[in-house]
Amino acid sequence: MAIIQTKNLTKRYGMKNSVCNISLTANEGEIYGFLGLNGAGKTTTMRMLLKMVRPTSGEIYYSGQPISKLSSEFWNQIGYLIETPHAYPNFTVEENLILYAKQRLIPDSEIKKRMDSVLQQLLLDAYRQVKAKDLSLGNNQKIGLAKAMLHKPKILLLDEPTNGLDPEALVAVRHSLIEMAKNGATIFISSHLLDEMEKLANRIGIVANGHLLRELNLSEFERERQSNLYIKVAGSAKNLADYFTAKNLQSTLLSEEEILVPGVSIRQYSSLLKQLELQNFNLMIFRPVQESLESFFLRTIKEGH
Ligand SMILES: Nc1ncnc2c1ncn2[C@@H]1O[C@H](COP(=O)(O)OP(=O)(O)OP(=O)(O)O)[C@@H](O)[C@H]1O
Repeated sequence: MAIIQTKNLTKRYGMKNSVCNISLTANEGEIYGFLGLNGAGKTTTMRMLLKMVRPTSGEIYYSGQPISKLSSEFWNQIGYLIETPHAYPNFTVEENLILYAKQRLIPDSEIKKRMDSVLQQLLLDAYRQVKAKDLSLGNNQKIGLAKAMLHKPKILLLDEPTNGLDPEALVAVRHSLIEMAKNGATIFISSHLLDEMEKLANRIGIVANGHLLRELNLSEFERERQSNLYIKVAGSAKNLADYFTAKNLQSTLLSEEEILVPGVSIRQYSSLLKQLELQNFNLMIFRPVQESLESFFLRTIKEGH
C-alpha cells in the first residue's frame, strides 16, 4: 500500500525549479532511499512532505489522503529529522526527550520506558545527563533521531540522518530503522551516503537537478546493476587488457595485476576461463563483482543528463 506519494511535485524559487515534477511512491514497510548530490532537491522535497514549504504545484498524499485533508492526529504518527539544532542546548539529553515526549502526547507512564529503549538503541544511554550543548556532532545527531523515533511513528522522514555518526552508531541506527520497518513503519531517508543506503534501503529514488531520474525497488536494482568480472593475475594485467581489446571487450585496469571487465555474463565464464588458461595467463582470482549502488547512482546521473 502506498503510504507516501507525490504527483508532479514542483517547487520553484525565482526562475529556478528546485524540485521539478517529482512523482514518487514509498510503500508500507519500505525504507526508501532518496538519493542525490548536493543541491539535487532532497531537502526541499522533504520540507514539502512535512508541510514546511508550500509546493509551487503538484500533490502530496499520505495513505491516499491529500496532505491538505490530514488531521492533527495524523501528524502525530510522523517522526522526522530535518534540521539542526535538534535540541535545547542547556537541557540534558533526558530533559530534551521528556519535553519532546510531552509535546508528542506520549502518556507519562510510557515516557521512561520509551526513552530508555530509544537511548539504548542509539547508544546514547551514557549521555543522559549531559547537556545538549556539550555533546559531539554525532551524539547531537542521535538526539534528533531519538526525537524522531520516540513516539513510535508509522512514518519516518529523515534528512541525512547518518551525518556525523561513527561506524558503531551507524550499525546501531541501521538496526533500529530496519527493525521499525519490519514492524510496518515506512521510512523515507534522503542521503548521499550510498554505501550506507545500499545496506539500508529497499526502494531507491535517484534525484538530480530537481528531477527524479529513477525509482526502483531492490529486485529491480539487482536486475539492473551491472555484473563485472574481476581478474587478478600473477604478472601483468596490461597484457590481459590487450587480449580483451583484441576480442572487442572493454576492460579497466585497476592496478598492475588487477582488471575489471564489464558486460560478461556468468554463462560465458567457463569458456572465457579456458581461453585465458590456454593463453597461459597465470590467474590468481577470477570472480564476478556486483556493481555498487554508488556506481549505479553515478551511471544513472551521467546518463540522465
Ligand atoms: N529557500 C530557498 N530559496 C532559494 N533557493 C533555494 C531555497 N531552498 C533551496 N534552494 C535551492 O534549491 C536547490 C535544491 O536545494 P536542496 O537543499 O533541496 O538540495 P539537497 O538535495 O537537499 O542538497 P544537500 O545534499 O546539499 O542538502 C538548490 O539549488 C538550493 O540552492
